[in-house]
Amino acid sequence: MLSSPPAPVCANKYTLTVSCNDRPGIVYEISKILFESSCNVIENQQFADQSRHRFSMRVQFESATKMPVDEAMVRSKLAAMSKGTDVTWRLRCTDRKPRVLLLVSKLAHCMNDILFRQSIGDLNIEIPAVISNHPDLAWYADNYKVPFHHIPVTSMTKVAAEKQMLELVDELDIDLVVLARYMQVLTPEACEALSGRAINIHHSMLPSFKGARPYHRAHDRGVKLIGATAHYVTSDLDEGPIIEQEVARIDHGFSADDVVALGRDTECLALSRAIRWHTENRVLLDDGRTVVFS
Ligand SMILES: Nc1nc2c(c(=O)[nH]1)N[C@@H](CN(C=O)c1ccc(C(=O)N[C@@H](CCC(=O)O)C(=O)O)cc1)CN2
Repeated sequence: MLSSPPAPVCANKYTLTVSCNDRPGIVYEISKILFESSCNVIENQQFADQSRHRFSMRVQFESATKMPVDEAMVRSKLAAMSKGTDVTWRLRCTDRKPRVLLLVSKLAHCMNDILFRQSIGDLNIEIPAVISNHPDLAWYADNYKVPFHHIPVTSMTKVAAEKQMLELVDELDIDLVVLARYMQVLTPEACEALSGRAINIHHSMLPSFKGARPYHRAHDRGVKLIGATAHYVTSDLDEGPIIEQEVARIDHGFSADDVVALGRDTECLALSRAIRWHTENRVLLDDGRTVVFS
């Protein structure tokens, strides 16, 4: 009988994220497990939300000896500690670069910014593919030698188009889907399949100016600050948990086009930071909100 290949040894570092109801001793219990497993903590951040009595923690650690971390031992000790409790934890080896799929439509600025940041190593990710419901941006993907998939979407083909996208997510072993100004609303089924691993950039400071043409509506309203919001995608349009926001000041002298132009910069900054923090396991989702250990 073919036995499954041995799990690859994690030569690098691990990140452990923990969420639970707040109580004394959680930090001690986690540190004890890592110490007893011959691990050395490199970075540790925790937050106790006293209003909601919730605790969140992110620990980055490596082996304290020349031997690799005994991942199985760490996992069994964490499982024993959390058994019968409300503690949820995720342990991830950081050897493997997170694989990010970009979804785009006709606006190139966010896609181009992410492709550039990946090409210079500013984002420690891989981008195996770009999907678009229009052919227009193929040039940008070709420029970075990233495969471009044109999957048109109409009301009749939406389900089939999404099925094709989700098949690519599995085939390409995608960790994160980024909607980089992708102008199609994902169905609840797609949102469920991508829960916690799909990030959208909305071109306003949510919750203000949800929906279409936010910059023009903000300009008409005479706001003095505009911005963008990177959030996890849920079936509630523009309502997903917020990961990062960026703002910029405007004044009466800005035309609507000036606002759109300045807005592009805020979108690229908010989205690239959200991608960095998510792919470095720095974002903990907790009851519709995020704790970000940036
Ligand atoms: N399930 C979700 N899907 C998407 C979200 C989301 O929050 N949840 N965000 C959007 C991005 N977006 C705003 O940020 C947005 C994009 C498109 C539309 C929209 O009404 N699209 C029309 C089609 C428009 C067209 O073909 O150009 C539609 O889908 O019928 C609203 C908001 C990405 N997806």
